Amino acid sequence: MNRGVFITLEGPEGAGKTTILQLLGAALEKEGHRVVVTREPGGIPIAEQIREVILNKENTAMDSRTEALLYAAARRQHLVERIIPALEQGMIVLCDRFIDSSLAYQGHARGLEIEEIYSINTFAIADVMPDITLYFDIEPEEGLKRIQANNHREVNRLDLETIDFHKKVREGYQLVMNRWKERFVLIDASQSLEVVFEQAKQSIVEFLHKKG
Ligand SMILES: Nc1ncnc2c1ncn2[C@@H]1O[C@H](COP(=O)(O)OP(=O)(O)OP(=O)(O)O)[C@@H](O)[C@H]1O
Ligand SMILES: Cc1cn([C@H]2C[C@H](O)[C@@H](COP(=O)(O)O)O2)c(=O)[nH]c1=O
Repeated sequence: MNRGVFITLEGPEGAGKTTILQLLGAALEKEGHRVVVTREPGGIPIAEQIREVILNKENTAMDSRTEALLYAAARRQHLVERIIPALEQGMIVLCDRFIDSSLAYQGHARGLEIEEIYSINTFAIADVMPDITLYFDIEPEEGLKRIQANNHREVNRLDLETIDFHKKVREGYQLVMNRWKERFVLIDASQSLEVVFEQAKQSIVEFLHKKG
């Protein structure tokens, strides 16, 4: 059986990744694809427990390297339990955030260096990298405004970082996109939900078509 397709969605807070992910999952299933929709950190019980520790607002003492290692540990377990088995069954995996979040947030915004974070993550993921990554670009102020307007979303420890931190996250994503150009698709997430969804879907359709 052919290996499946690993698709990740990335971007700053409030860019619309989670909303688009659900729409893409439903649209691809409707077209007959077998799809797994999942997220990081989390997606399976052990990784969801690690998520609780990382994002808990009370954990203000968390050291940046501890944070980076916890994200990598959650990623390892999620990959082994959920992503790799689905890919081996030929499924499409749609994942809300993956290694690029660690590179942008911990590598650049926390100042731990993108190459260092890539190195600890290669231990976690071995050679399993996304086939295609949709990057939803938005001004941090705009994304944070969207989150604040969403009463159903709980504010987490990372949301409470300064606006300068969130600006560095966006800058980090730009560096990461330049480094791994071949797998990135840039989408302007400030457009309407309908337009953003159509562009995201079209990118995946084109990718699947090219892959054959
Ligand atoms: N294109 C859009 N235009 C206006 N509002 C949007 C758009 N996309 C998403 N939203 C709204 O913005 C809020 C944040 O969206 P969503 O949770 O999907 O973002 P996210 O990128 O997953 O955020 P985070 O990574 O911080 O969890 C939601 O209330 C959602 O309905
Ligand atoms: C995978 C990953 C995530 N983060 C940050 C990004 C967000 O602030 C939170 C996750 O919350 P979301 O509502 O699910 O987007 O965690 C990170 O800093 N590093 C990572 O590797």
